[in-house]
Amino acid sequence: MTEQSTDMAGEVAARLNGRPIVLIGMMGAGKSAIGRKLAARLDWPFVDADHEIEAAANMSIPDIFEAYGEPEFRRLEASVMARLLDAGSSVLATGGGAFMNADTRAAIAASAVSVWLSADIDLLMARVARKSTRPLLKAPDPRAVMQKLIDERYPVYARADVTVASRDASKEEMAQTVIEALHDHLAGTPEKAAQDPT
Ligand SMILES: Nc1ncnc2c1ncn2[C@@H]1O[C@H](COP(=O)(O)OP(=O)(O)O)[C@@H](O)[C@H]1O
Ligand SMILES: O=C(O)C1=C[C@@H](OP(=O)(O)O)[C@@H](O)[C@H](O)C1
Ligand SMILES: [Mg+2]
Repeated sequence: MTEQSTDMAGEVAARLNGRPIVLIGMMGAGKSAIGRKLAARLDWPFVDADHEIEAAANMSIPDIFEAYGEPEFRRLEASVMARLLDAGSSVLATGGGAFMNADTRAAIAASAVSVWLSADIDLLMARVARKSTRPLLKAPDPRAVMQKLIDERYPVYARADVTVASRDASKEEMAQTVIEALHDHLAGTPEKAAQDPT
């Protein structure tokens, strides 16, 4: 880690002034993996909304879908998101559907900064193939499901404050790219110390 990139992470943390960073994007985009690296770089807590939903329900996501269906999962997801957005400085990896809820989007816009990790379908399919824990993709043609979700969701994801395109780079490099994109987005925002000299 160069001194310069450490400074940049520190500036981003100061300019966010207590607002969480919320990662959005499709299944397989790397929200959970890159979010964890990003939190380590900022020295902030990392929270995965899917994990929090599982803890709240005391059930795995596939079991929630199977026992109660997707609408109940979405209700749980929205209530967990509302709670997590109050947590202050943290990196929050959402599940791919969370940003599609209008209330969740409004809460993110009001209290956080959102980063869309965009990716093309080939990259997403290669990444999700590693795990079979995503109930929406347990379908005869998972690629067709992924394409349909991309068509529905990308126009909404595009409303995120910042967009970072995924590429063939390590998780650490992607975390650095997110820090640089946030740094650009926040340019001109006063740092916390400058706002509050006490
Ligand atoms: N930049 C990357 N390079 C290599 N593998 C990655 C990268 N980003 C994510 N992955 C891997 O891709 C898979 C899906 O990533 P994950 O973070 O679970 O995505 P999401 O939370 O957006 O669904 C995981 O196995 C993860 O380790
Ligand atoms: O895109 C979605 O609707 C979902 C994405 C999953 O999270 P990841 O995006 O972390 O895979 C998880 O919340 C659930 O399986 C539904
Ligand atoms: Mg995830």
